[in-house]
Amino acid sequence: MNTMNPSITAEADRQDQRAAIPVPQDKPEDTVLEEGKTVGTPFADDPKFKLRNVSVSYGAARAIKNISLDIARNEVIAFIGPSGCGKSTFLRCLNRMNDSIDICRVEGQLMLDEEDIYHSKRDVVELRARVGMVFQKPNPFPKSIYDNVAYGPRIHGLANRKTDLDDIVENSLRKAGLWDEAKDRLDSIATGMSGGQQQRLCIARAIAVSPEVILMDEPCSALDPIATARIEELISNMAESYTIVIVTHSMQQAARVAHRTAYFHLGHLVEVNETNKVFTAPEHELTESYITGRFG
Ligand SMILES: Nc1ncnc2c1ncn2[C@@H]1O[C@H](COP(=O)(O)OP(=O)(O)OP(=O)(O)O)[C@@H](O)[C@H]1O
Repeated sequence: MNTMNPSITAEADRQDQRAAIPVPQDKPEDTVLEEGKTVGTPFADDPKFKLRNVSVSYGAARAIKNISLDIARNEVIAFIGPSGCGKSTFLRCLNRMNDSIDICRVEGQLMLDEEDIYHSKRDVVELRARVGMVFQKPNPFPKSIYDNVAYGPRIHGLANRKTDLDDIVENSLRKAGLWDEAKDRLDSIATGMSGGQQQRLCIARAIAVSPEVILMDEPCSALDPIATARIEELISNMAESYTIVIVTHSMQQAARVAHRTAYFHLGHLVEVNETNKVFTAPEHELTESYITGRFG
């Protein structure tokens, strides 16, 4: 006869059952992340961007949680991480593309060449000429190839004579690796080009106003592998003249083009390191889980 107190045996049973349920290991949501704590090398000497304690909210929801990061001059830095971790939100802070979203609130210090990006007197049009952007989907204007590239220089008054404008258009198309394909059809409608050509045209359009920085939000996600390879080659060449920040879902792409890679997770900046280190010897367990495909 079992003389043990029934409530004790019931509790023991419950404990046995709990012991039998496998406890998930490496479940990323269970990892406690400390706000503002980033491992690796998030800071640089003489940075182009100095970003400190940046938080971004959409209404009550915080999308970026107290991130501090430097972006060095003429570096290519890749932002990677699972969908919804805040990569695009953080990228868009760098030229105030979030301004048009009413519920979006940006806090912290964001400096470009030691000037406050969010200063109330900041000229946002001038900021976006200095910090250009290339989007996921090529978005040329429904105008000629020439007028797409000439658009920015015209509104910023960068060319007084037609020959000056012609030079800017040619140089920008050359830098974007599109001159040979476009030179005999400059008056043709830009939307008639292939997707890869359209994206290089968007890069030429950004280059035409002499930016210092180019932000790229998944610039190859709508392109085939050959068009992607051309954009990646372009990014590597452009790093001599520009600072480039690229959001990408492709770890191979980050590995191919970026000097440093920043890993985002649930609005936190978990790790920033030399790209090679991120992909071969990540410091943080979450980075390792992501790059080994355990989630994402
Ligand atoms: N305009 C918006 N209004 C409200 N919430 C938004 C808005 N844009 C983004 N968010 C939210 O902010 C969080 C971060 O989104 P964000 O697009 O920056 O992430 P992401 O890492 O770039 O994602 P993905 O890789 O899927 O593009 C998500 O929870 C998203 O739903």
